[in-house]
Amino acid sequence: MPQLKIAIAGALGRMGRQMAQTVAADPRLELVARFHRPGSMGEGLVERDKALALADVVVDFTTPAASAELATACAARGGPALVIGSTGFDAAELEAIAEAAKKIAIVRSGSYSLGLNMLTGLVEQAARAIGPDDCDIEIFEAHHRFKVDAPSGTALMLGEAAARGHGVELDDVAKRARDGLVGPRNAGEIGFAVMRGGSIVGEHSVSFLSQGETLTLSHAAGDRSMFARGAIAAALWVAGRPPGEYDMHDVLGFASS
Ligand SMILES: NC(=O)C1=CN([C@@H]2O[C@H](COP(=O)(O)OP(=O)(O)OC[C@H]3O[C@@H](n4cnc5c(N)ncnc54)[C@H](OP(=O)(O)O)[C@@H]3O)[C@@H](O)[C@H]2O)C=CC1
Ligand SMILES: O=C(O)C1=N[C@H](C(=O)O)C[C@H](O)C1
Repeated sequence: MPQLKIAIAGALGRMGRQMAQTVAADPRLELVARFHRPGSMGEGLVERDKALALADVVVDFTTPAASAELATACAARGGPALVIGSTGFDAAELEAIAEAAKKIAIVRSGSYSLGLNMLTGLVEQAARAIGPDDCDIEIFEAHHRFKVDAPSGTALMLGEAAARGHGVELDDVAKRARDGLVGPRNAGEIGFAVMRGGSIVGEHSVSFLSQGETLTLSHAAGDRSMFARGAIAAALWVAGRPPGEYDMHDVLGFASS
């Protein structure tokens, strides 16, 4: 079986370096190119457009703006397929990716962890079973001091899963910050709390608080290699797929919930 040709965007970042190590150790894959910002050369880097010409799939952990631009560039040339791990997108950037996904296959997920994607299913199930009456949902996330977006992409995925379980839109019920004289909690609210510091790779929990009891479902990432392995699973899955925007539930074959 021929090796899948992988290019890595954001090659000098934390995840870019982790991806290079994990791809190089995987006999199913050939690391054909690594690229960084335009004009950023050295350390074996090539320009982006050269990388796009060499690869079957680009794996991208960069920034929302860079990922949206990369998706548009890949779509304009009819490929390669894309695995996007960046988080913190605004509506216009998500729209650009959706537009690109009309021309190429794109997997995008706020978390490439297998365990975390299982957790979203459990959260949706718990929210549905407990129901919105007498059930306050609070999501907590903690990350390293360098993380720039909040709440994390994963926390938002968990919020969406909880909202689906309650049959509501997350945007209608999310409380993304509290400060000052905010008054009592609104019924049905899904709250987010954020901690930043040190070298925490990623910790998430979802608490269901009702009269007299609290159920908490949680996940902790031990190191970044499991995100890289999840992204590789996505790359192997997405190669040769028809255009469309996919997520890790598609890759893992979890029943759509
Ligand atoms: N979905 C998942 O499972 C995971 C997602 N993430 C997400 O991935 C993203 C990256 O995380 P992390 O590696 O920790 O962050 P880093 O800041 O370490 O890496 C991002 C890199 O992208 C580079 N970059 C910026 N613009 C461009 C561009 N136009 N072209 C190419 N490279 C560019 C940055 O360069 P410079 O240093 O010069 O600014 C930086 O080195 C974040 O959004 C994070 O939340 C992280 C882990 C897991
Ligand atoms: O920035 C990070 O580090 C991470 N970002 C992702 C997120 O925003 O959820 C995934 C993981 O938690 C690490």
